[in-house]
Amino acid sequence: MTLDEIRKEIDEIDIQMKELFQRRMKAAERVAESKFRTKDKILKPEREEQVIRQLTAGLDKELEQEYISFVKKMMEVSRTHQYKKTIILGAAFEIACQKEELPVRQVCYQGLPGSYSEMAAGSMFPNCQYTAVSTFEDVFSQVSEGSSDIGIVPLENTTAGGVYEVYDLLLKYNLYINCSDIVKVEHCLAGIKGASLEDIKEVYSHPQAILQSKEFLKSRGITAKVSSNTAVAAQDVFRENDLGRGAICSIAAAKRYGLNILIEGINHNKENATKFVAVSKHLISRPNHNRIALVFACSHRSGSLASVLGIFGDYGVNLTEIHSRPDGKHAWEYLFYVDFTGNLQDERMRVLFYQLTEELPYVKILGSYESKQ
Ligand SMILES: C=C(O[C@@H]1C=C(C(=O)O)C=C[C@H]1O)C(=O)O
Repeated sequence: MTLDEIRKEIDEIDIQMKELFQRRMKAAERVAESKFRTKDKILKPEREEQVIRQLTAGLDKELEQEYISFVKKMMEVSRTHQYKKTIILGAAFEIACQKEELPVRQVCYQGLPGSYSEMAAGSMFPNCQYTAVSTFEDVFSQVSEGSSDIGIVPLENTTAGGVYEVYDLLLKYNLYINCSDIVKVEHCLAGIKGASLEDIKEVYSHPQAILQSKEFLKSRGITAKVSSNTAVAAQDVFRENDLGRGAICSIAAAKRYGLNILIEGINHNKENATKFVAVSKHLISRPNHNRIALVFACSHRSGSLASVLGIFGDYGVNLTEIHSRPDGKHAWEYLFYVDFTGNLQDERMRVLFYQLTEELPYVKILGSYESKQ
């Protein structure tokens, strides 16, 4: 047989399978109608196991794994179709979100004026009243108590990775991401007046800034001490007034706290940037939003994460980020944080969340925002 002849055979098989696929989907629709009437669940794991058992009986062993994957995917798509159908029939499933932006007056961030968080706050919410607090948790509690409308926190850096404390706080305080901004991060090394680069033996900075500058520090044999924030580090260096102490901070922070800039651009990754987000007590969806943030748990068995990610694929959304965190309750079990393309007002997203809510042990929308990337 020539390649063309084999392909002709494949085309004929595909046409037969297309017919059968349509028949199977129509049958699944009737199942969905029945389940809608009886308020039954769409997902029936025992039935799916039975289908797999029946179909693999007597199958060529060499094809078993591939065939099981094929059947599982077919049933996943069948469920997606059933969720869509039951939503059309009127299944009571809504995403509770507000459609209108709320007025923002008070904005809170961690650090001090001159910090990268302050820059993000000013760029996302200009002309507001800003409050600087000491810790990320203080930002969350201020917003949660209502003393600030919005809190600004970093979520991820292109060099140092995720700021995982913030992921945990989002859940602890039940706040939502409304807005995001990427701030280009360029660190300088700053010292007190009269200090030269050669004098600096020890630097203060935030752990992320230390990581981002670790190659520079190593090459000069400078040791690092952790501060809560880069601007706090600059202020401490000024107060301690020691020629051998420096701060890794922004140029703005160095100037603000009366330090001299000894060298600029000490971060080794020249694409160094941090994603900041604005959090509030409200899940808000606007027509310009093109990202949704979500956290979920999946069952602790092989293939379950791949199958959840497959569901996202079935709805045609692109995952733009995925992070995992220990769930804090069971050893070696995780929560998965994902960001993906989409708008909460899109009907398809309602079906997607309906399916995820029904099929996963835990799922929560963490935010909706516009990304310029
Ligand atoms: C079609 C059904 O709904 C779902 C999809 C299945 C399938 O496509 O075979 C099987 C079980 C359910 O998870 C059903 O309950 O029979």
